[in-house]
Amino acid sequence: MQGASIAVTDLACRRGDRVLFRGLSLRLQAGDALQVTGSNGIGKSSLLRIVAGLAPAFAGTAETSGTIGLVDERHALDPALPLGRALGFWQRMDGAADNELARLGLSELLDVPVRYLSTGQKKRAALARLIGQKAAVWLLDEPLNGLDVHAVELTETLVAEHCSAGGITLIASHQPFRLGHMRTIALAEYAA
Ligand SMILES: Nc1ncnc2c1ncn2[C@@H]1O[C@H](COP(=O)(O)OP(=O)(O)OP(=O)(O)O)[C@@H](O)[C@H]1O
Repeated sequence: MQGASIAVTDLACRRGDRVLFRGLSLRLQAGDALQVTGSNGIGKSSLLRIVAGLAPAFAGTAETSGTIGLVDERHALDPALPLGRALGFWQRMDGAADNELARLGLSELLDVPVRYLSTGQKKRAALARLIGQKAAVWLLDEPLNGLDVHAVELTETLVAEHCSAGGITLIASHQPFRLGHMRTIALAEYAA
C-alpha cells in the first residue's frame, strides 16, 4: 500500500444546476486519514464520488494513486443471495483474501439472504467486502450509520489498522469518528 495518495486541487463540484463547493484542495499520503464534515446536502458524498472517479469535477482535479475501495449506502451485495455466496462473488473477483468475518460478527450469518440482514449487519458485510478488496485508498461515506457501539469501535479500529499498514482513509460523515491522527475539513468553508 506504500505510495498511495490522494491529491485534490482547487476542486469545485456541481450537482444539477448548483455549484456545491469550490476551491477545495487537500493532500493525503500513505497512513493519512481525513474526515470531511458538514450538514446534509453540502456535498460530502459528491466529493467522495469525484475522488472515486464516479462523478466529474466541475473545476480543478482529483487524482489518486493506489486501488480504491468505496463504501456507501450501495453495498453491492446481491440481495437475493445468502451472505456467504454474495461475499464469495467478490472474493473470487478480489482474490481469496481474509475478510475478517469472525471479527465482524458475520460468521453466523452466512446462510442469511442479504435482503434479510439488518442495517448494521449490511454495513458490516460491506466492511468485510472492503477488507477483502485490499484496496489502498478507503473512501467511507457515513461509515458509522446504523452501527451499534461495539461495531462503531471495531470500525474505528479497522481504519486505524488500515492507516498503520500504509493505507489512506477519506471519511465523509457528520458523526464523530475517533481516530488519533485524523485531520478534519469542514466542507461549509468551501461552500460556493
Ligand atoms: N445526480 C445528481 N443530480 C443533481 N443533484 C444531485 C445529484 N446527486 C446529488 N445531488 C444533490 O447534491 C447535493 C449534495 O448531495 P450529497 O449527497 O453530496 O450531500 P451530502 O453532504 O453527502 O449529504 P448527506 O449528509 O445527507 O449524505 C444535494 O442537494 C443533492 O440533492
